[in-house]
Amino acid sequence: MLYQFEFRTYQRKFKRPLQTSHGIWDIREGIILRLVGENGRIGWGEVAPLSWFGSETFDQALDFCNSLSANLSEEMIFAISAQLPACQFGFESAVSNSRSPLIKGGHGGTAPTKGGTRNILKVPLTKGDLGGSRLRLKSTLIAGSVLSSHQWIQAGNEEEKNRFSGLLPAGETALQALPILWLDGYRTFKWKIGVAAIEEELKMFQQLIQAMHNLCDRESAFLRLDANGGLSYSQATTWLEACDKVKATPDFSADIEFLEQPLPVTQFQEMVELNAIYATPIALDESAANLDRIQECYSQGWRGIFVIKPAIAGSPSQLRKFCQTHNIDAVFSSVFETEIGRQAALNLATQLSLNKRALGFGTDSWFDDNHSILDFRF
Ligand SMILES: O=C(O)CCC(=O)c1ccccc1C(=O)O
Ligand SMILES: [Mg+2]
Repeated sequence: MLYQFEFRTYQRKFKRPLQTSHGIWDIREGIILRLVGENGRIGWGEVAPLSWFGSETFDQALDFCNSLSANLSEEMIFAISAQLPACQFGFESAVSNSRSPLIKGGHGGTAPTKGGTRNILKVPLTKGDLGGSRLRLKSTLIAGSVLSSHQWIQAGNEEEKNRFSGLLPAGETALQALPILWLDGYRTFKWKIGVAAIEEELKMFQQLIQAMHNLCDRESAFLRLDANGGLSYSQATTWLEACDKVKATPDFSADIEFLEQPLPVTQFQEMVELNAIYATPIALDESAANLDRIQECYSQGWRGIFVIKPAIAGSPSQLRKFCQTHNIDAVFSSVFETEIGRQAALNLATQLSLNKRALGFGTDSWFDDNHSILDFRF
């Protein structure tokens, strides 16, 4: 199959910058891909690199897109180098969503018309009246039914949020965000640590889990801590002791699900050790940034939790093969991609999630542009 290829870049400003121990991030940049097959079917894809995390840079991805001709073969797409994992994801998912049947009437299904009429990729993502499910259905049309839409129509908004982990802002602001995300239906939350002084963060941590406990009514809630590799070994043990204490408190409704990437990628063995010592599990994230790294961790004996960010993990077909061969404990997670990449990532996550862990896609509240950046003309 040959595809006509076009792309557009986008920039999206966070409502408030994302603070991690890597620094401050305030604009998400990415590339939207459009492939048109010989049968006229359109496949949308998204390249959303995260270079501080271990993927190619946005400029490398853009150079790659610029280096391609307007006609691409499937062989070329499946041969994209593992040095460009976000590109592998974007192009391969565009191919697969051009293959799946399109729902009638969807904007994404419009075949290119002769005489130069342009297709508009317009994702009508307005919050409020539309509600989460319909919104998702609409964007499903555009992305070419990468998700089985009926599944999403049936799921109510709250029920749906329950499947996701809500990302809290770092620092004290988390305490204000918690009840809002709770009302949205979230019951698993993630909080960034390793940003401020550990003594302060430990105090806020106690307030946060107490607030979670107070919100709970005979149900339980989970907290994930994400250090983004920013702790020292001794700080990590301090955190794990604090987490274990919470886990061991009888009748306390807030539980700690895991501590994500406490140490830098170079300290793999130390994380294996910590995972064995404490009751609170460690999840590898930066250490598992792409399929090569995931395989390396696995072959070095990691059988704990892997955080997988499909949009930067590399080839979805190879990732699928790996996950289906090895029963890994995976938590899928977003990299703030738009609806285009998100649906391809969620599609993969839904296929490959063997556990009951919440998906790390509770990132809705981080932008307030209603996806207007996707009003591209192609
Ligand atoms: O995983 C989640 O729940 C949300 C996504 C998230 O935290 C994240 C998003 C972009 C870049 C890095 C990270 C991270 O997990 O470290
Ligand atoms: Mg992380």
